[in-house]
Amino acid sequence: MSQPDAATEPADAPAPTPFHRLADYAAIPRVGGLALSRDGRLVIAVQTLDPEKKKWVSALWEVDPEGRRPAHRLTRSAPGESSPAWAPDGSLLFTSARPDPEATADKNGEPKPALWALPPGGGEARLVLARTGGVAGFAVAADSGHVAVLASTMPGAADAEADEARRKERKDAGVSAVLHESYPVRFWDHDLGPAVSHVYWLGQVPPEVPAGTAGEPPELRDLTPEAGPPHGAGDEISLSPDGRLLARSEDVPDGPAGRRSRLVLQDTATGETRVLVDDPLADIHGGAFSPDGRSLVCVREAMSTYAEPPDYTLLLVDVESGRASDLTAGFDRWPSAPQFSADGSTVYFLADDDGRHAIFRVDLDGGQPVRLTEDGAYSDLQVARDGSALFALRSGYDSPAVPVRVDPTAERQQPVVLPNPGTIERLPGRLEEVEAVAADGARVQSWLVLPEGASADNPAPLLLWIHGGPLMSWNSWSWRWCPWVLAARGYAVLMPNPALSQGFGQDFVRRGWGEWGGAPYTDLMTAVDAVVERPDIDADRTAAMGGSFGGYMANWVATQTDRFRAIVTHASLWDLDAFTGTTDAAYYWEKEWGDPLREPKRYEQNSPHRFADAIRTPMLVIHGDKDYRVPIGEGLRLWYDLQKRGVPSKFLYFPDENHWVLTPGNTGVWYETVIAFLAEHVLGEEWQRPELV
Ligand SMILES: CC(=O)N[C@@H](C)C(=O)N[C@@H](C)C(=O)O
Repeated sequence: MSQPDAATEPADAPAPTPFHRLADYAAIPRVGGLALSRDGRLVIAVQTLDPEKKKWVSALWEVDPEGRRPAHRLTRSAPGESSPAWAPDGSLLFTSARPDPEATADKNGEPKPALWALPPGGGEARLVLARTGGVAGFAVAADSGHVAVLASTMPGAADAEADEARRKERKDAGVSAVLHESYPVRFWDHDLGPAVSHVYWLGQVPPEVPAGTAGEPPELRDLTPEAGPPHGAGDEISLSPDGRLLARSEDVPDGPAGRRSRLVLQDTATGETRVLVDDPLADIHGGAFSPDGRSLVCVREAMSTYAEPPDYTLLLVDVESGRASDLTAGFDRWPSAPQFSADGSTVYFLADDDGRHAIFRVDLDGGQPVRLTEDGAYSDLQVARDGSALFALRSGYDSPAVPVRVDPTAERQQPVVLPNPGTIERLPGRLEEVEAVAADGARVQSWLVLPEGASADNPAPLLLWIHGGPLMSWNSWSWRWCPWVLAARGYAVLMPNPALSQGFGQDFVRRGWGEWGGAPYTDLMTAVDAVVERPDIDADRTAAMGGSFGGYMANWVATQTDRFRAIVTHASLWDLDAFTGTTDAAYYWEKEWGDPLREPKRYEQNSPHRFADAIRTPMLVIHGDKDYRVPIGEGLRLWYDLQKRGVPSKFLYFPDENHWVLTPGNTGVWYETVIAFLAEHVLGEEWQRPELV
C-alpha cells in the first residue's frame, strides 16, 4: 500500500493494532494450507508481502505439532511455494513457479507452477516435474508414495513436446481465440479451453541426479487421454494408499447446457476406468480413501430444483462393488471434506453449524455425528497416523487462520493453537454473538464486532455486512472483508446469518428459496432492528454493505428502504435475468429461478433493477472486469441506472481484478474508498478522494 491511512494517526506514531493502518494490515502474515506427514511433521503455507508490496507470496513453514518450538521457515523464493504434501519417505512435495537452478536453457514465456521436492533431511529443493502449461495439482499415495499430477494439455497433444509445440504454434500465429462446442465456456476468472486438464501418472518421484548432470525429464503416462472440454479431467483427485487406484470427480453433461459431477475410479497401472457413483439427481465429489483402500467416503450434493434447495450427505462407498450407503442420514447439516480416522472406523468431516464451521466425527457402525469443536471455522483437516490427534487450520472473527491440534475424542473442545507466524496479538475491539427473532419465529444468529470505546455515551455507527453465496454463512475470518479494519475506525459491524444461510438446518434454507427479496431481506432487517436498540449502537448512523449475493442484497435493500445512510455493493447482481444468461454457470441458478422466458415470476419479483426508481440512498458500486461469476455488465448497468436517476453514487472499477480483489495495492484502495465513502455519508465528513484512484 503506498498511502498512509487518512483515518489514523501520523505515519510515524506506533499504531495500537495492525488494523489501524492499511499498510500494517497488508503486512500481517496469512496462514493457508496445512499438511501432516506420516511421522507427524506439520507444514503450513504462509503468505507475506513481497519486497515491492505488489503481491502476497506464499512460503512453507514447519510447525511443531507439540506446540513447544516456534515455527520456522522451510522455503524461500520470489514466486513462492504452495500446495504442500508429504511423501512417505519424508520428502516434502510442493508447487512453485521458481526458476530451476539446474536449467541450462530458458524456456520462453510466463513461469508456470512446477512440482518440486524438498529432501527428507532438508537442504535444497529440487525440480521434479515441469510442464509448459504448469502443474495444476497433484496427489500422493499415503503408503506407496506414488504421485499423480494434474496438468492442462492442448487437444490431441500426446506428450509434453506436442503440447508445447501446439501452444507455440498458437502464440506464433497470434491466436488467442477459442472455438467452443459445449457449455460452459468460463470459470470464475478464466476461459475454458483450448487446453484442458489431464491426470498424469508420475509413479515414484524419480531419484535426484548428481549435481551438474542433466537428468531425463520423468516419464508421464496420461490416465485421461480422452479428457475433453469444458473441464477436462476435473481438478479433484485422490490416490488409494497403495497407489493402485485413483478416484476423481468427473464433469458430465446434464441436459442441454447443464453439468453435474460423478465419481470415477481408475486403475493406475492399466488406466482402466469405471464409474463408481453416478446419480442423475446429484453431484458427487470429494472422494477420500480408507486406510485399507477398500472404501471411499465422498459428498453427495442433491441438486436443487425450483421447489427445493440442495442438500448434502456423506456416502460410504465400497470400492469393489460400488455399493453406497448414507453415512449422515438424518443429520440436518451439510457435511464436507470427509477424512477417515487412522484405523478406518470413523470419518471426520466439516460442516457449518450455528455460525461455526465445525469438525464432526461419525462412526461407521452407526450413530449420529458428534461435534468435536466449540467455536471457530476449520479447514485443511489432517488425521495423525497413530490416531492420537487431528490437525487443522482454525479461524473465526476472533482470529485469522492458525494451525491447531484437536483431540479426536473430546466434544465441543477449544483446540490447542500451535506457534505460527500469523497469530494476532490484539484486536481493535470485541466480538459478541447476538440473536434476534423473525416474525415467523425463526432465530436469526449474528456476529457483532464492536469498536473499542463503544458505549451508551459513545454509541458506534453501525455497518450491516451481508454475506455472499447465498448458501454460506458468516463464520470465518476474511482478509477481503475484515470487520476489524472498520472497527479500528470506530464502526460496529453486524454480520447476520439470515434465511438461506448454511448451518441452521434445511428449513432455514427453504425459508428463502426462490424468494431472495423475502425472508433473507426481512431477517436482515430483524437483525438490524434488534442491534440498533442497544445503547452502544447509534441507530441513526448506519450503512449496509455486501459482495456477490451480499451485493445483490445490498442493491435490494437500496430499493426497499431508506433507513441506511449509504450502501456499498461489490460484484453485485442487479438484473437477475441478464445475470443468469451471462454468469459462468447459468444452470446453477436456473434450477432455483426457472427458465427466464418460460417462468419469469421469480426474476420479476426479486430483481432489484426493476425497482431502481425507488433508490434514494447514496451507493458505492464496486466491480472487477475479470469477474466471470457476476459479469461486469451487472456493475455497469447498475452504475448507469443510478447515474440516470441522479442517485449520489460512485463506481470503483478494477480493470484486472476478478470476483475478488487480490492484489495488495487494489485491496488498499478498496478499503480506502469504502472508508472515505462511509465517512462522507455515515459520519457526515467531507469527501476525501483516495489519491491513487
Ligand atoms: C455457481 C455459483 O454461482 N455458485 C455460487 C456459490 C456463487 O458463486 N455465488 C456468488 C454469486 C456469491 O454470492 O458468492
